[in-house]
Amino acid sequence: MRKERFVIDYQDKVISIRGLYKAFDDFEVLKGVDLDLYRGENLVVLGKSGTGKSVLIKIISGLLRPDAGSVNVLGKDVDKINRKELNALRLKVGFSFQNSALYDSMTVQENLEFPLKRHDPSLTQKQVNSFINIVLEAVGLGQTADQMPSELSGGQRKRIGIARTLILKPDIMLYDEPTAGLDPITSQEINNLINAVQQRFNTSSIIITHDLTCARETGDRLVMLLDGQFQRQGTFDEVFSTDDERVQAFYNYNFID
Ligand SMILES: Nc1ncnc2c1ncn2[C@@H]1O[C@H](COP(=O)(O)OP(=O)(O)OP(=O)(O)O)[C@@H](O)[C@H]1O
Repeated sequence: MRKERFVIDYQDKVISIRGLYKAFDDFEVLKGVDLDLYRGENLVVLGKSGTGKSVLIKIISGLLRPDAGSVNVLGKDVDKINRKELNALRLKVGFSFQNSALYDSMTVQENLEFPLKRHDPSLTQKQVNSFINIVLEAVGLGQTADQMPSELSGGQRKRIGIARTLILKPDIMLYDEPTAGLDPITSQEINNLINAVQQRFNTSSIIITHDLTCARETGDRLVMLLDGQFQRQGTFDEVFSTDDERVQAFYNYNFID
């Protein structure tokens, strides 16, 4: 089932990257990357292991510095702003980590309270509870506030991880391998959730994935990183309608229907 196309503002870029280079010692990972993310868009980034997808989103979120090129996020050049501005920007860019990164010793409620109270200590407990209810309900886990992460399934932990990212009301969501390690049915639920978040919270998202079903179902547009640059971009069908053996190998390996 492919997603309903969502209204995207192609006049409004929330991320604009030009000529991005990044090397580690003499190993060049990104070799002149150009990328735009439009407001309201779900953009899927594909690429083999080790091609630099995580490096790219770490640069976008200011965790790594580029060697060259410009990286503009919500109107700010991430490598030119000071630490205070970077911290403010990071609050608007929600990073949903691959392993969900929940605190095992805290309940779901405490896991969600923690970033919220740190961000805004002036919130009353009533306001905190209200935000938590909204995001838990949005990820379909309204009854889990008192549970420990260890009592939840892998798919539920992913959902709570997404709720914890959403609670700070980011403009941009970065999903790193959102369906990794999940069975096909749970993966499908996460794909649906990514689309529901896009619609309900009006977020713009970058979704890094090897899972072509996830790519097809969540992506309004896809880009594929090959040899340090985005060499394919378009809809799912456009990206894969090529004789390029590297692209075909990626497709065949996934065995999608
Ligand atoms: N801090 C670092 N120091 C040195 N090398 C690094 C660092 N971060 C990433 N690399 C290297 O950069 C390359 C790209 O890594 P990256 O994690 O972005 O790959 P990826 O495309 O996200 O792969 P995967 O799909 O396996 O997560 C790898 O060869 C990695 O070893």
